[in-house]
Amino acid sequence: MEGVDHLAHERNKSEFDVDAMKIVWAGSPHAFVVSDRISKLVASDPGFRKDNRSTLSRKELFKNTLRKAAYAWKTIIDLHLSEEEAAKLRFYVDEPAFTDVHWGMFIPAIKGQGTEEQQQKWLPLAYKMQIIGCYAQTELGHGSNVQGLETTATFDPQTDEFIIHSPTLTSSKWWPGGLGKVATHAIAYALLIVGGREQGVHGFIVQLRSLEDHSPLPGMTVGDIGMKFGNGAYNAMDNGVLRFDHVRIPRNQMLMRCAQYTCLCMPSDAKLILEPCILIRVSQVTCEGKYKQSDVPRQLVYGAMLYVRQTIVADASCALSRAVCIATRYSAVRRQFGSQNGGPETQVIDYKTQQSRLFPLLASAYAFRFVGEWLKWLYADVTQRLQANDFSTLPEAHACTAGLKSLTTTATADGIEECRKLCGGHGYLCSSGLPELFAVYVPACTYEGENTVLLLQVARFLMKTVSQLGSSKKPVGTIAYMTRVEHLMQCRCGVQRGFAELSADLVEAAVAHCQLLVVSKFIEKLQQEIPGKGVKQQLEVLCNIYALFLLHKHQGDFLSTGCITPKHAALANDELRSLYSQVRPNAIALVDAFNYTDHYLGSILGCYDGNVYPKLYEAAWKDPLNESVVPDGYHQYIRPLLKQEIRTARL
Ligand SMILES: CCCCCCCCCCCCCCCCCCCC(=O)SCCNC(=O)CCNC(=O)[C@H](O)C(C)(C)COP(=O)(O)OP(=O)(O)OC[C@H]1O[C@@H](n2cnc3c(N)ncnc32)[C@H](O)[C@@H]1OP(=O)(O)O
Ligand SMILES: Cc1cc2nc3c(=O)[nH]c(=O)nc-3n(C[C@H](O)[C@H](O)[C@H](O)COP(=O)(O)OP(=O)(O)OC[C@H]3O[C@@H](n4cnc5c(N)ncnc54)[C@H](O)[C@@H]3O)c2cc1C
Repeated sequence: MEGVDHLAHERNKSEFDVDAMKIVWAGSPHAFVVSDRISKLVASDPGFRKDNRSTLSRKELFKNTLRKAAYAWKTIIDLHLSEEEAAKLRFYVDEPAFTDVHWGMFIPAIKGQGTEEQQQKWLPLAYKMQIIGCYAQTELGHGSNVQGLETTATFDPQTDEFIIHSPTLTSSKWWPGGLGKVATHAIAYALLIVGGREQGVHGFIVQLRSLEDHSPLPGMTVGDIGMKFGNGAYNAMDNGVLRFDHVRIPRNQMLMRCAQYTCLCMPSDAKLILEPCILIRVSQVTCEGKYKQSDVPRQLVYGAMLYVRQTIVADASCALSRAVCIATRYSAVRRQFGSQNGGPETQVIDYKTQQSRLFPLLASAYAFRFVGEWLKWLYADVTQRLQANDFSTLPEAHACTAGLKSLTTTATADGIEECRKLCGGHGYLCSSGLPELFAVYVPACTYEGENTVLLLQVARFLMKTVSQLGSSKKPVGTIAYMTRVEHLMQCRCGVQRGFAELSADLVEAAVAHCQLLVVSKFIEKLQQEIPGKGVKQQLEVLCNIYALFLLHKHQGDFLSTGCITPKHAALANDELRSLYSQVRPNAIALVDAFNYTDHYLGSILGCYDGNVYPKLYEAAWKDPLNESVVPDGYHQYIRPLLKQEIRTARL
């Protein structure tokens, strides 16, 4: 029944002001208005259609993505969209593309690491997309270990050039998005060699392809690395391989600014602010072949990663909320068992088991939203401090971005898969939207820092802090709590022993620290004024679910360390069940508050009106396999089988 809202009875049950919650979710009234307008603009434009994506071959998918990227760019220009609106457009178009890395990594790297002259030369070209950039750091042999990169950049004082070279097979650049077929330029990371001495890994702007006919420039062997997991939309991305054969670039194409902190922040009113970069100190190679070392921490060279990790945390709540929206709506539509006197069967959302799997994910989506907001603030704060040559909070900012990137992406990837299972068999259909969402999302656990490797960074930071407890250096900010933990105060002498040996346990400690951050930022959010009838109460319920679910899941740790008693554990579990009952009437409204269009959700199971079955039925007939009643191959393979002619058939 077209036009009927099958979830209306659910919406009528809700006990809070959904429109006010939409504003909390968006971050501000302004952010909501922009997001709402752009999402509808994309949804209503057939140029951004995506429902046919799963049936396209890789080549068709790739070309279709090129078309969409060009069309999106035309839309941005024709409608004079602001940067904030353009970023929203990209979000709602919902197609991984070379443009993500161009805007998300290539431009920030030049803004952060480039000198004034380099920025003046390259940024206008990049902003107008007259050049298209990628971020070529990872190699076939090394990704996590950035210091282990093998590509070399050897300075030649005779010609005032660098010679970029891939000395081994394993030094081939491998993975950069956009590199395979599209990018004209790369920020390539290479080991700098000046006067025969190695000077660490630096970034270089390298032109890859002709701006006339797109052919690779001399000395470049470049191509795509092949199909990726899931046969889905991420295959629209041309992750590439690149080998340099003594490629020469001018000296002024080494990124010579040591720090790469770009103040690109989205404050709570979600106005995208692109501030000028912060000039910290330049590390240079002079024309005489002298390397001038910067006197600021060398870690600043990792600044672009700090920035992108923070954006990935903000993005996790989007992906998780999308999956949760689909699973929640479908759980309210789906009925199994429990019919009384011929009445309707039970909605699966009413089963306590379904609630205990679904509602913690709903709570996580909100929790990640708020911790993402806070992380943006933290990033802006560390950026300001660096501007004033205050490096004191850099280790904390690194630990927070690395740890929260790891925690939120792992939980989101696992959560999307759980949502697929919560939708039973139909969740496995591409038309549920969940398989593709998972396939596109799951590499976030690996790129921009493999999640375990990042947790080891957090563990290292925590151990350093513990070893300093009791000294005059008091932990502040997110680690201030450590002085209140008696056990830590006592064990501080022993922490330097066997980091590698204890690393598996230390990674668990790092996760616990990050969970504490998520919970405490949710609580801080609730201490703010939150307008709208019943909105704050709903968020309190979700916050309690998030915290108590963690306590329940890890009750073994809490019990074995004496933090809680078995009675506490039982009480927490009782309370959790009661909280699920409180969420139940509000569940549909809580996912409506994400304000996702059916176009963005891309899911028959999650459609707003809940009219699932006719849509599933209709979609099945659109599958290319149903174009003919008798399939291709019948005469060749099926008929001979049926007629027992298989031994004589030409297979
Ligand atoms: C018109 C407008 C349109 C707008 C459209 C907008 C679209 C935008 C879309 C945006 C989307 C963004 C796109 C995302 C797509 C992502 C694609 C993926 C890209 C990539 O994957 S790029 C490659 C990323 N690679 C990595 O992350 C590598 C991971 N490895 C490392 O980070 C380091 O090597 C590692 C593991 C930290 C080890 O470093 P290393 O120095 O070798 O070893 P140490 O452990 O000794 O560390 C030394 C010291 O440094 C500290 N440290 C390390 N990292 C940092 C850091 N980042 N910041 C600060 N400090 C750091 C570390 O703690 C140590 O400190 P000590 O004090 O203990 O010495
Ligand atoms: C879809 C996608 C897009 C990407 N885009 C880009 C891009 O645009 N540009 C770019 O430069 N790169 C890109 N990458 C590469 C990405 O950044 C790397 O794959 C990532 O940093 C992980 O590095 P790795 O592959 O070397 O993993 P590895 O480090 O080899 O990890 C393998 C295993 O070893 C473990 N391990 C590694 N080191 C340690 C350690 N010290 N202690 C304990 N365990 C360890 C890890 O936990 C993991 O389980 C992309 C990758 C993907 C999947």
